[in-house]
Amino acid sequence: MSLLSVRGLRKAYGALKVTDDLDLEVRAGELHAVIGPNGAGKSTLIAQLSGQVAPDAGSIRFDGAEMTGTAMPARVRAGMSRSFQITSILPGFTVRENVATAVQARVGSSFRFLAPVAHDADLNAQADEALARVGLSHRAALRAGSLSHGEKRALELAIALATRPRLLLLDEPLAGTSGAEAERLVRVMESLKRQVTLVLIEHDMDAVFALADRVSVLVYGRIIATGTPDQIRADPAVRAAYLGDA
Ligand SMILES: Nc1ncnc2c1ncn2[C@@H]1O[C@H](COP(=O)(O)OP(=O)(O)OP(=O)(O)O)[C@@H](O)[C@H]1O
Repeated sequence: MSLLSVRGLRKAYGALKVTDDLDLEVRAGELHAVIGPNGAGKSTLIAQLSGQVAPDAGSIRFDGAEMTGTAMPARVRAGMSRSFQITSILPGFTVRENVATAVQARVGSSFRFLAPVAHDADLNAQADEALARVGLSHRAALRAGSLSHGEKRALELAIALATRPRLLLLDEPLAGTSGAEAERLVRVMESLKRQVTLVLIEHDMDAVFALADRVSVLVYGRIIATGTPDQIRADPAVRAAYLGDA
């Protein structure tokens, strides 16, 4: 059963069809990677799924509910959350404050009924739970600016997890990392599998093929193939359009 169902999604910038009649089914519990060449429209897809960019046409259904016209906070409350880039981290605030502030900003009004003390306690509890899931508990009280690059990427994951999503949208979580840092983040994603449904955009093919249950290949705004990593590796159209060049 699909947790996320995308049908006929379209987005153009001028004459450029960045999302061109795109269909995508993400099953509950799977890690579904979306790969494709530079400029294929992967980030624009994530932006439409998360509610930052409005599609021109098509539908996005989450757990059976129509999300297409809803704004980002409503999607977060429904259980859809995306990771943001390091630029959204506040370097002068602690790691825990970064997570708590982001939860407050994203979930918004649903916390307003709580008394201030309960509010703070609940936000901090949510922040600490998320930091534990990405292995950053020991950094909670440090300023975010003092974290290594890989730790900042883990903090982005914690921020997205802190809203307790059922579907987590990850846009290049390994970007700028390598070696032990990248391996650590792959292990974090591995540990999230089955707990949360994941849509992963990632250029690191070793990580994608190690982590994904299924892979969709996006080329010129369209999904040209969806399958298991083995099916995708063996698909002649995929090899011709993309993997053969990689
Ligand atoms: N706001 C915008 N206005 C105009 N063109 C845009 C806009 N956003 C994206 N594009 C264009 O849409 C195309 C797809 O961009 P997108 O960032 O979604 O691709 P991508 O697959 O994520 O690429 P990469 O792998 O390089 O990150 C690119 O040609 C890009 O220049």
